[in-house]
Amino acid sequence: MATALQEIRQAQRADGHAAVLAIGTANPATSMLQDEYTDYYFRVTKSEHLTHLKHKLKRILRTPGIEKRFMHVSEEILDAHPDLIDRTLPTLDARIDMASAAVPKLAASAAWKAIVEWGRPATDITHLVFSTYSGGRAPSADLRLASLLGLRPTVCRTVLNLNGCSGGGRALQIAKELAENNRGARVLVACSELTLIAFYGPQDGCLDTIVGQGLFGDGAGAIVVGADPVEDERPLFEMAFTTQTTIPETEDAITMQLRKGGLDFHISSQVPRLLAENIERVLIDAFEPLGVVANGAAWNDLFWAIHPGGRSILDNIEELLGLDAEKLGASRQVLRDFGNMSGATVIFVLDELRRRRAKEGETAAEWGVVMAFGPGITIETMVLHAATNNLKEN
Ligand SMILES: CC(C)(COP(=O)(O)OP(=O)(O)OC[C@H]1O[C@@H](n2cnc3c(N)ncnc32)[C@H](O)[C@@H]1OP(=O)(O)O)[C@@H](O)C(=O)NCCC(=O)NCCSC(=O)CC(=O)O
Repeated sequence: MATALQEIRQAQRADGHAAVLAIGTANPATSMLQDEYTDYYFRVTKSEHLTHLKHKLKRILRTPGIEKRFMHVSEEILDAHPDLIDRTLPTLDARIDMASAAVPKLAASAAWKAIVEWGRPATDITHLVFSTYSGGRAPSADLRLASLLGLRPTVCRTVLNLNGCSGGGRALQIAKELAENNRGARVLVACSELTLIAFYGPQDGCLDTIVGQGLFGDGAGAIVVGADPVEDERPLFEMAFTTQTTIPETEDAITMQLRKGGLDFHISSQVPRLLAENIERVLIDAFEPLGVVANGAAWNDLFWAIHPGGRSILDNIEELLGLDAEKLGASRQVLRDFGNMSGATVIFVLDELRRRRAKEGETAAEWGVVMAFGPGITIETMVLHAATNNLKEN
């Protein structure tokens, strides 16, 4: 009897590690250059009189790091919903109504790209892991996404809500577990983040709004994950090991809360320092059990997909670990071209990374790491092994 159970268990599980099989990304149609954003933001929110806040946003935007961001909230939307500008007005219903339509639509654009690259029918997807901070309704945007993609009615859905910028990292970790524990499973990870849930005009005493206006953009990313690739599937990165670490006593450092006026968030100015103080320990804990990287001397031997939460986060990590300038190149490029798109950002970084690796060819690093940071402060870490396949141009 015990043997039979053991055999069933073995037959149910995959033989190999889960792998990233395809990646897709998408953004809203409207983009904004950082140089032009301050004037635009203060004009459309009718806040020109708040000159000290305008100067503050200008100072933040002057920092090299982000050049362009994509946004769902347009002048037309603000003309139709002027209440969105005032955080004290009860606009949550209107925001959730808009997000319920737009979040799955953007996710579907990214997911279609991933599915087309994967090369199999959408109905072969067995599991969906969906992450967003821009929702507030059940059934959630994942069900709408499943319907837009024509996924099978037996697809197993999991929703991560308000995981913030670590949502993409967590979703990938869940996908790995699902793929390795269910033989033949093909997991679609989708993260779709729209700032419309938290878009406000500037207000005295709300510096978070100004910092957020300087950093955050809209985007969606999707990844197909599966183990034991079959013919025509082309693994990009094998998922070797994962950890989640919460930095003690940092519950108040990054927070989000739905209120009648939308999503209120707080980002402590201590976040870059707190991450820098903890990151090396987390990396050692992730790599040492594998025997891949014995000590910090080898950090430059890895490829890196770090969530670019802000330029100073990347600068601190680069300096602390003594990384060569190009090591965080994919993270910096995504930050430059799209800003911080919360949970979706690491998917954009992986997409950029695979393009860069294709150019590097045989010299590209074999082992690498994905790190995403969110409320907690939570650090999601995944050790990756490059499939030889990802050295080919797509
Ligand atoms: C915002 C920055 C790009 C600005 O960089 P600068 O080089 O211009 O210089 P700086 O750091 O001195 O900041 C410029 C001005 O902004 C202020 N400032 C900076 N960070 C702030 C914060 N979190 N809250 C309030 N004010 C802040 C500074 O005090 C300063 O004010 P003054 O000019 O008056 O002196 C950088 O500080 C940065 O990258 N910070 C990290 C952002 C971050 O934590 N991202 C994680 C987001 S959360 C995330 O990714 C996960 C999630 O959401 O779940």
